[in-house]
This record gives sequence, structure tokens and C-alpha cells, in this order.
Amino acid sequence: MLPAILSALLASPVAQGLVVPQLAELQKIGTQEDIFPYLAGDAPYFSYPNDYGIPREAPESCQITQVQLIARHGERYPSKSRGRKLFKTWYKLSNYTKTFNGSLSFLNDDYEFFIQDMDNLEQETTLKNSVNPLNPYTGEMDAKVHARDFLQQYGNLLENSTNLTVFATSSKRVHDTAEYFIEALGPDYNVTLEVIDEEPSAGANTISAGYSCPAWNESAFSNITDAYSDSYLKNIAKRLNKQNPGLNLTSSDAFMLFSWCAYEITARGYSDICDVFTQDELIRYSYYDDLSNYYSDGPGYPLIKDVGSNLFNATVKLLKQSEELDQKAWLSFTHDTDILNYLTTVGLFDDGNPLNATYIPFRDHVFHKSWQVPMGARVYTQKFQCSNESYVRYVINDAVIPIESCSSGPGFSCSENDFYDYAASRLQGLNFVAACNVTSVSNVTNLTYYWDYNTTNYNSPLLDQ
Ligand SMILES: Cc1ncc(C[n+]2csc(CCOP(=O)(O)O)c2C)c(N)n1
Repeated sequence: MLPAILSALLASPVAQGLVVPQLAELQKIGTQEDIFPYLAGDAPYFSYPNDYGIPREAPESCQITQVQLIARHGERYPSKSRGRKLFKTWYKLSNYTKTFNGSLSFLNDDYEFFIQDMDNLEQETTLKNSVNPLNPYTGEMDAKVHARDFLQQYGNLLENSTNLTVFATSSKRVHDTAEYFIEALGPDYNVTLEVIDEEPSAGANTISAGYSCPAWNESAFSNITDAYSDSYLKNIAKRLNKQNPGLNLTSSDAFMLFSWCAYEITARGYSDICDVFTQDELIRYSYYDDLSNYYSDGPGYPLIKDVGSNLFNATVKLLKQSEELDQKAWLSFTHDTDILNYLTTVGLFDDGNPLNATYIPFRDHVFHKSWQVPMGARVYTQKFQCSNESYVRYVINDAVIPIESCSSGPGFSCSENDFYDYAASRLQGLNFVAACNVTSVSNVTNLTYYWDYNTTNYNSPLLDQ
């Protein structure tokens, strides 16, 4: 039942004259959140599932002394290359002249594709560019709500300094996310945004080490990932073609339907195409995303530990200098792959069992990509003091994820010196500049922006990537 006030509003002459969302649309918004974790990090933000139950607030009688955030930009439209592929599938459907049957029947009713302006590709979803004015899943709102949550959790760290410097890569959507976040902090803080170049020429002075790594090869392990069966995609195409003779969808079209589902939810608030999939198909799609990222940007590709070491090294240095540095909160915005690379070096989602293409290892499977880097992902490093001891731990997408070999401190944290030993052991033998052949694209071999932002003006031109 629709609340009486809403029925009255929709029936009113005023509403009739406005563009009001259809009632059926309204009722679908908010009903698809259970499938977000299966959509390869393209769906709206969700908190880390399977939280261990550890409160993310500092433990009783402990004070946070430093916090670091590495965040992904918020919900966005598809990239240009994904957009091109989505349109290919959409044209096939929009050129179909017969009446649709089965789960595609929604296309019979004046359906409008969710990408309505090519200029939106690569960009954040906002209140303004949403397909539906009631879309609750914009990147803009996500960043703003996140900022208020940050203030509630860590606002006291900002109290003694009037200035806060925030860092974002020069990708427009990443930069825009940081701006929305800053806007929502409110007028009490004097915030400067430093825009750090993500062109390869930035070398090691980057929050996006992947772009400065010419040695990285996306398909280095495609021999493993290519072996993953695509029969679930063939089945989807076969089912839809049987219901709709002459449609001729391929496995690649079926693959695109998952992105359509995810991105449409972020632009419209819901997506009817999601009803095409069975739960088994969602699980198979999701595992393919884990498998391919494990071998291109995660623990399955040894070079990735070197890539992630650039940022991990810097975060450890900041922790060590927490007392002497005036700034106590270090906020950085970047891309999903950079966060995956960083977390791979930190080692929180590597249980040593390599993912395989033949079966889904349901019980031995900690590398869930979308759980680590959904849209709006937020990886916090907390340093806190209890009595005279300091401790470090990670809070990922609202869940405390302990370092298993170092979690005997309060709130399953790692005591500061043990953490430095842990970090040193993770970083041993890694060398971003050498392993990535950084000097072939840049002569910058150190990450300095956290330390020289007062004397160097970082304002790189924004990129649509
Ligand atoms: C090590 C490494 N270097 C470069 C790439 C290329 N790449 C493909 S997608 C993407 C960012 C989109 O993410 P988001 O949606 O968070 O903006 C990047 C940087 C990669 N995958 N791994």
C-alpha cells in the first residue's frame, strides 16, 4: 500500500503537470540492494558483508590519533569503452520489431535507455544527471553522506587545525567525489584539494600507481582466467532468444546485461533488466569478476604487490610521523584498481589459496572484489592510543578487517611496533620503480605529495578517465 500522502500527491493537479515518476517506478527503488554485491563493483555502495562484528569505533578508553582514508570515487556512469559495448547490445534490443516476451517484456512499455547523454560517460552520477529525480544512489549523495559519517567518526581530529588538505587523482570523477565530500564537511573547515596527476609522467608521485606502471599487463594471466566457463552467459542468451525469436543475443550481449543492470540502478534508482538473471547466474558472474581481478590487479599477479607498495610505503611513513605532523586526517581519493593494488600489498585479502577457473571455492574465498571496492569504497587506517600504547587497524567499507597474524590489541588491532614489523615484512623485496619500469615513462621516483603540498601546487588538468 502506498502511503496516503503519496497517493494524494500523485493524484493532485500539481503533480499531473510536473514530471512525476510513475508509481510503479517509485515502488521499485530500494528493492534491489541484495544483488549489489554480485555486480562486480559497478552497483551502488554497500557495506562489507560478513562483517566480523567488531565495532569500528575506537575501543573503550582509546583515542584516535591519526586516520587515513583511501577512497574510491562514488557511483558513476559507465566508462566510454563500456558505454560503446552497452549501446551495441541496446541497439540489438531497440531494433527488435516484435513484442518482447518473458523477462524482457518491460521493453514493450516506452522504455528509455538509461544512458541519455554521452557526456555523462565516465562521470559521477549526480542529482542533476540522474534519469530519475528520486534516484537515491548518486555518487554525489554517497560522497556527501560519507563526509557526514566521517565527521561523526573522526571530526575531533580536525578540531585543532584550521586547515585540512585533501588529495584526489586528476580523474574528473575522482576529483568531483572529493569536492562533494569537502562540500558536505561544511563551512567550519578550511579545506584545500590537491589534484595529483594520474598521467604516467607523474611516476611515483601518484595516488594511481597503476597508470605509472608500463610493466603491468592486463592479460598476463589470461591463460588462467580464460578457462572460466561462459556457459552461464550462453544459457542467458539462449533463454532470451527462445522467448524472443530472432533476437540473436550472444554471450557478449548477456555479459553486458549485468553492467546494464548495475549502472542503471546508479542512474535511475532501479533496473528492470536485473530480473533477467537467476541467482546462480549472478554468483557465476560475480566469481568471474573476482577471478579476473585476482589475476590482473590482486594477489594472483606478483607485480601487483610492487605496484601497491608505492602507496602502502607512504601510509606507513605517515603513521610513523603521526605525532610530528600537524594534520591528523589524511584523505585521498582514487580508482578501484589502485585500492585493490594497495590492499594486495597490505595483505588483508590473501589467504594463500589461489583462485581457480574450474570451480568456485565457496569456503576458501576471501578475495571478493566488489566487497573491497564497491563504488564509493572507503579504506580507513586507524591509529589509536590506549593508555600509553598505540595500535593500528583497518576499517574497510564500515567493517573492521583485522590483520590475522597481528590482532591481539584492543578491538583486534595490531600494536604499533608489531604493525611496523608486519608492514616491513610485507614490503620486503618490493620495488615499485624497478618492477614497473617507471623510469621509462617518468623521472619521478618518489611519492612526495603528502609532505610537499605546502610548497608544491598540485593542480593537474582533469581527465575523462
Ligand atoms: C595496475 C593497473 N593499471 C591500470 C589499469 C587500467 N584500469 C582499468 S579500469 C581502471 C580504473 C577504473 O576504475 P574506477 O571505476 O574506480 O575509476 C584502470 C586504472 C588496471 N586495471 N590496473
